[in-house]
Amino acid sequence: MSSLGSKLLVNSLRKLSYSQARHIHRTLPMSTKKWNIGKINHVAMATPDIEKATSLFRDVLGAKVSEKHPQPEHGVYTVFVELGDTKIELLNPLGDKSPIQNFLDKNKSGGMHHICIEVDNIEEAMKDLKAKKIRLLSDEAKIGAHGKPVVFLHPKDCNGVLVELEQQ
Ligand SMILES: C[C@@H](C(=O)O)C(=O)SCCNC(=O)CCNC(=O)[C@H](O)C(C)(C)COP(=O)(O)OP(=O)(O)OC[C@H]1O[C@@H](n2cnc3c(N)ncnc32)[C@H](O)[C@@H]1OP(=O)(O)O
Ligand SMILES: [Co+2]
Repeated sequence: MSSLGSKLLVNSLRKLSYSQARHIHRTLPMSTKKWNIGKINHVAMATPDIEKATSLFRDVLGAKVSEKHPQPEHGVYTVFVELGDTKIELLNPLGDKSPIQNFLDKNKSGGMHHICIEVDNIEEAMKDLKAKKIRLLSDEAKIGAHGKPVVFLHPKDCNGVLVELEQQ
């Protein structure tokens, strides 16, 4: 900011001393940050045969896997593969309006479908990203596979990768 701009801002904080106003001006961007991005929670793979995909991770690669769970709110079945402090989510369509059906029609053997990143305040993240013209794929967060709110970001706004945010 130019020195004139700084002076105008500082003048607008009339009730404060000059040095107090300058301090607030400098620290403002830090104190207004309302959400933070965290670690990768899971990487998801869409698969046409979830039993076969589960068997690969459990029987061939020796990983611990969950049961298959229906997620009717999301139009998918999920199996989670436990990998230390992260996970792979295996997805298979549930119902005739599954959001992964087009993807599987285009990728017959399945493929990497999305990454899920943890955030500490999903409501603030959604407001902020909307204002920054990142398309959210639902107006409100839904409860995800871990019982926590999740929202998806359009792959065309995220370097071609579908991104899920999960509240921690
Ligand atoms: C249980 C929960 C949890 O973990 O808690 C979950 O994960 S549920 C996981 C399942 N739920 C979701 O995925 C919900 C969010 N997803 C959606 O709303 C949808 O899948 C969309 C991402 C909007 C895609 O929808 P749809 O395939 O019908 O549209 P479309 O074929 O017109 O695709 C639009 C463009 O995006 C591309 N596209 C589609 N899916 C993509 C993906 N997974 N990764 C990267 N690009 C993708 C298409 O190739 C196309 O690009 P071109 O135009 O260049 O060809
Ligand atoms: Co997911």
